[in-house]
Amino acid sequence: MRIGHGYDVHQLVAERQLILGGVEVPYSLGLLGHSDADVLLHAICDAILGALGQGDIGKHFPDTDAAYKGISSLKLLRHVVDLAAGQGYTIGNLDSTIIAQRPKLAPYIGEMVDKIAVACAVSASRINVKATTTEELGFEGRGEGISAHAVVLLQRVAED
Ligand SMILES: Nc1ccn([C@@H]2O[C@H](COP(=O)(O)O)[C@@H](O)[C@H]2O)c(=O)n1
Ligand SMILES: C[C@@]1(CO)OP(=O)(O)OP(=O)(O)OC[C@H]1O
Repeated sequence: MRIGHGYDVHQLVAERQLILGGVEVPYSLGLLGHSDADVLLHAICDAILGALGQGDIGKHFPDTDAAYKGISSLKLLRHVVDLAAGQGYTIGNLDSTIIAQRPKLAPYIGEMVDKIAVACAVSASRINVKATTTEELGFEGRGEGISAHAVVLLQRVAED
């Protein structure tokens, strides 16, 4: 088994869609980035890459490469999951937290779990997504950005 952790932050700006966990969340602001800026999926990609000892998302998908401009981060996640499968690993379980003062994310969490499970080719029972505010403290609390943490346990494909 191998464990990995990921963390990412993106700025909230006008005239961008808010995509979290592969789900378009209705909101007046969206996250700024070279890709779709899905901060949750980026943290998950980094957790998987970390568990594999394969660096980070910026190494695999440089933000200087036009191929990744506006790309759905679900595609990046599938690529990372394929990398893990190539090394004989699948997701044992994955836990994550989105830190956002607004909008209310609870209604969208189930859909995020389902999208992540499909991208990871595992049962949704192996995936957990949480959301928290910071009680209006810090950059997330002021609504300037959203951050996310993820931890993942990879297991050998044949293991229980
Ligand atoms: N953007 C968010 C943040 C939180 N939630 C849900 O509210 C619960 C309470 O949040 P606290 O920060 O006050 O602990 C949290 O457990 C989430 O279920 C949310 O839906 N969207
Ligand atoms: C995902 C990539 C690649 O398009 O771009 P961003 O959406 O800017 O995301 P970030 O978390 O800053 O880093 C990884 C990037 O290389």
